[in-house]
Amino acid sequence: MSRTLFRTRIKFCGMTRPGDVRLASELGADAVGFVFAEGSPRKIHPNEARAMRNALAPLVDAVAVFRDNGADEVREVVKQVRPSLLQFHGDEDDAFCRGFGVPYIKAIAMGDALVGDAMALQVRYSGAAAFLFDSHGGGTDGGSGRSFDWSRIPKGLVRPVIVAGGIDSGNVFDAIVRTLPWGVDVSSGIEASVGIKDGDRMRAFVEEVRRADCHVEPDIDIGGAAAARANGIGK
Ligand SMILES: O=C(O)c1ccccc1N[C@@H]1O[C@H](COP(=O)(O)O)[C@@H](O)[C@H]1O
Repeated sequence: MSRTLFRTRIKFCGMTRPGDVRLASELGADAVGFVFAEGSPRKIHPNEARAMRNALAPLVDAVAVFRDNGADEVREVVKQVRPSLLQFHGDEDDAFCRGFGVPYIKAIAMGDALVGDAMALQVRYSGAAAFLFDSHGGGTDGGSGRSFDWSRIPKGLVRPVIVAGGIDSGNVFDAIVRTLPWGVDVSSGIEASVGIKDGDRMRAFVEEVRRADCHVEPDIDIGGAAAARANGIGK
């Protein structure tokens, strides 16, 4: 499939330092994520997130990431940080996710045996702005650095698909050419240590995404007779 004029969106998640946020913006990330999920080693206070949000360049989204946080906590983050998107990784239902007046991304746990098909997901989360497929199982955190079998992503989703989980500069090219997602999301794969982003890894990641966007899958050579059939010749 030709990828001409297509640009895979990039989200760098789990930001804990304003300098990393600035560099992410300069390298061309489309979004950065701030984690508020209980138990995550990347969890930050809304005050810290607000400071980093202020370091964000224009035209870069701020995403607030939750996993089964209470409504009051989500409201407090929305008030203080003014994220442009919310990302929910837990058992939150559609009514909860859409209750804050901010578009939301629903993370789907690909570690769970039953994920559901495209139709089931779109009915269950009818208000979702996008679906993010991550390797975690229900009840466990994202940000694990583990990947999953990308062929399990349900086909036929109308909403944008974001691929996450164990992606880094070494496999993001394959992730993109195999799944043709709207975007990719990475946390561990651009870190020097947990929560501390690494400039070289961020840069290498962006370069690989750009390489994938320029990649044109060669047409499959189906041979003379088959090609003639496909073109409607020689019937
Ligand atoms: O990053 C975290 O600590 C985190 C905690 C709780 C929920 C989600 C979290 N991050 C998200 O996890 C995925 C994949 O991360 P990784 O690249 O495998 O480390 C990504 O969507 C982050 O947004």
